[in-house]
Amino acid sequence: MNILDKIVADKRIEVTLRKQLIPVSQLEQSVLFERPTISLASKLKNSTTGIIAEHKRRSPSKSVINQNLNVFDVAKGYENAGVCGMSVLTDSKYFGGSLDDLLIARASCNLPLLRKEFIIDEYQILEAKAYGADVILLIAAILTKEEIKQFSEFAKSLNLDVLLEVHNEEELHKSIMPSLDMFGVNNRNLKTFDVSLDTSKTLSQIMPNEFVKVSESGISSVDAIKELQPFGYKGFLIGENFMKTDDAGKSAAKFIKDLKL
Ligand SMILES: O=C(O)c1ccccc1NCC(=O)[C@H](O)[C@H](O)COP(=O)(O)O
Repeated sequence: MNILDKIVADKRIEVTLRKQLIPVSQLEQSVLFERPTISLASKLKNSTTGIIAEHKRRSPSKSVINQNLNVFDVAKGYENAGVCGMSVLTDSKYFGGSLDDLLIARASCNLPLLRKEFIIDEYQILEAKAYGADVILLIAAILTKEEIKQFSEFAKSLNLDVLLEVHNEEELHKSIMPSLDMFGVNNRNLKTFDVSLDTSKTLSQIMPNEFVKVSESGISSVDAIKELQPFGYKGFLIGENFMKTDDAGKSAAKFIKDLKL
């Protein structure tokens, strides 16, 4: 079984339990449910830097990245650094995150927030909205075309932006539909964990221009961004490079300053 299959198998059990603990009616009563959302896609379109900075404690590829930072400071730091949006990993077992992280990030900044999760059920989209997200991630590798359509249309009905993630051409072809805002190309091969910016470069050629293009994973230098921009990328999702430092916000601020030079 590969890592994505394992994560999804665990996620199905987790979501079944969560649904029993917190019914949909309770999620819909969250004060955040009525909050006007902020569009990450619009911010990226109008930005020259396009950084989406992630809160990531650990991962299957690196195990521990940093357990010492607190999400409140990280969110404030990213906002002060001038990032376009923040990604918050909410999976607990593999990434050490939680929905409380999302809630704390929401309370501490006004950035568009991406719920970074393995979404396999509409219930998780309602959770995203109830805990203050503006954007959801859908991963083509774990969803059918029908599920991508159903979940993206449901997210749009809640005024959430949709970032659809692909790893290869086949996933890209099956996913093209009007209910998406952004296409993300993940540079990390989830079987070997190798990262290569060539994945973003190759897939950019066949990606329709009406979607905002985001390059994800393995970005650790300003040069990498300068290399990807000519391929039409407007967004760059960066986790480990900031989170491995003592001050993720400060690290993001220096990165953005260098990028603007
Ligand atoms: O990061 C992993 O090891 C990983 C493994 C399996 C599924 C997903 C994984 N990462 C999720 C992400 O998309 C990244 O956290 C995100 O793109 C940031 O990547 P990085 O800048 O390399 O931390």
